[in-house]
Amino acid sequence: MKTRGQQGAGGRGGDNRPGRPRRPSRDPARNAAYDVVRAVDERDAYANLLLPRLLRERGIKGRDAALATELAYGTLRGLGTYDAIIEMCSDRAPDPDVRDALRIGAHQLLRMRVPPHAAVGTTVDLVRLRIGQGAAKFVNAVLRKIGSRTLEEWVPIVAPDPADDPVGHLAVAYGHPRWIVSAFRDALGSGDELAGLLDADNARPLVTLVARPGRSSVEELEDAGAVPGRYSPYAAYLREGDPGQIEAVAETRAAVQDEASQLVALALTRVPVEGDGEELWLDMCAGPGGKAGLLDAIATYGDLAGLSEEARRRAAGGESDGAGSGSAGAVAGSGSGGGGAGPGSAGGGAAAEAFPGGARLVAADVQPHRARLVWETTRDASVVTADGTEPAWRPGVFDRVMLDAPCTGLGALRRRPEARWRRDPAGIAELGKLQRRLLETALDAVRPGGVVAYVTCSPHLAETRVVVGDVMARRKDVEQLDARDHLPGIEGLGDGPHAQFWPHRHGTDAMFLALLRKIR
Ligand SMILES: C[S@@+](CC[C@H](N)C(=O)[O-])C[C@H]1O[C@@H](n2cnc3c(N)ncnc32)[C@H](O)[C@@H]1O
Repeated sequence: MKTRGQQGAGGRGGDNRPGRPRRPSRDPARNAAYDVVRAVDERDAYANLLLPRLLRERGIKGRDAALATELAYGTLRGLGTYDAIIEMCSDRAPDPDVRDALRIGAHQLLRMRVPPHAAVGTTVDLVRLRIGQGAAKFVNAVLRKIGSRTLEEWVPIVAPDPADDPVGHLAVAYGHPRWIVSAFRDALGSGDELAGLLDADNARPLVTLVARPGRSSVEELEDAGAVPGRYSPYAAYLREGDPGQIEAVAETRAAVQDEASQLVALALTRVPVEGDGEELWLDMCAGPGGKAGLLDAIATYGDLAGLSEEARRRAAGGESDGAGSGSAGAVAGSGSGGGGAGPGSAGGGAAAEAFPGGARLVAADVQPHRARLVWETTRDASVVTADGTEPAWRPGVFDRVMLDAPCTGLGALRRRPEARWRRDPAGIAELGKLQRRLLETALDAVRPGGVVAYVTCSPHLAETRVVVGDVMARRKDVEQLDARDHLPGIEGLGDGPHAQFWPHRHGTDAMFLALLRKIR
């Protein structure tokens, strides 16, 4: 097997001869970040899975862990911008391992407050250690050129003129593939907010937790250092620390869940459906179980934050048929205040539509390992491995159906730093066919008077409005509700009847919701 030194990429005068032990690293954060960026580039690794593992294995903590995270994730987000600048400053195309080091150096020079001599010096040291002396000289020269200008000065040099090509300009300036910038512009309806959206995509998202009602409470999460969320009565933001260390999270009574993801699930439970008695709900694409975890808790204990004091007391006193109404009593009140959700909270005050508990959730996923994750995170749901396009259930039996459809995930680019460079627009047509089929079977699964939530974590029109419009055009048994009516107090969701969340407006993922009622 060839060593790196023999391969040429790092062998330009390198000293990594076979058999010679590698010198110990003195910069664990930068080495970890480099390993992540390399692994993503070389073997399509997932940064958000690999980095935490490396930090754990290498005992990297505190400020070093924060630095490694910023270096790895920030570099991966900004690849498009950095590559354009690196190309401008290099007299030859760098080998991939050298290019990855240059990208990390460029990120420190252009987007972090690392002093230029430290950004260049530490990157050159890393290259000398990991690749070789020749590569280190090359990197030194290129980074010095990059550091001679600020990002604001580089953008007009490397990006197309905004007057001729506004989308191309923003793509380079904000490090997004052009097709994604176009898709966002189409979904926003104009280019006015585009820069703000792309900028929000480049920022590290807050860790948002959900206190699953009846199982945990926002107060419990506050005691663990979180602060109440802005919109969801069950949300709390964790500004620092490892969510996995919070007892309620470790016990799956609470979980990490984006606030919009909570709100679309909550909205489905708040649409009035006709008829009394025990309800049966379906989460058709449930894995890994974020929405199923919340739906399961609400189905069992009720939407405690939205219920009046009296209704909560009734649920706690066992008047509801809910499987968990007795246990709800143990925590009723704790989940009750809606966690002090701020003004505009979708759960603020008692909602006439708030679900009182006593339903049962069936949660399905086509992939067995993802169905298993759902089983691990829910308590009372029936979990099945099933293909939603070939239903394992009888038609017309469910009162509420959540279809959180497989999609491109363009609405969650903040969370998966490299994802934007991996997505392929060619896949959208295939996904669209699956989304339409799943929406058809979701509508078949719901009973007349019942409701389906069609949700995507993507604002791409071909996955959102176009899918809903096509399916609606084929069916006479469905009416579309105004989803915004079930998200009270939240501005900026669009002109309806769909609701579209946005990172730059709401601080959430760009989640899409359509609510469809079966009318006969
Ligand atoms: C967007 S994810 C769902 C996320 C989940 N609702 C949550 O909140 O954690 C889409 C899921 O659909 C599943 N899926 C894809 N095709 C499916 C099908 N034909 N039937 C059922 N599930 C499917 C995928 O395995 C994936 O877990």
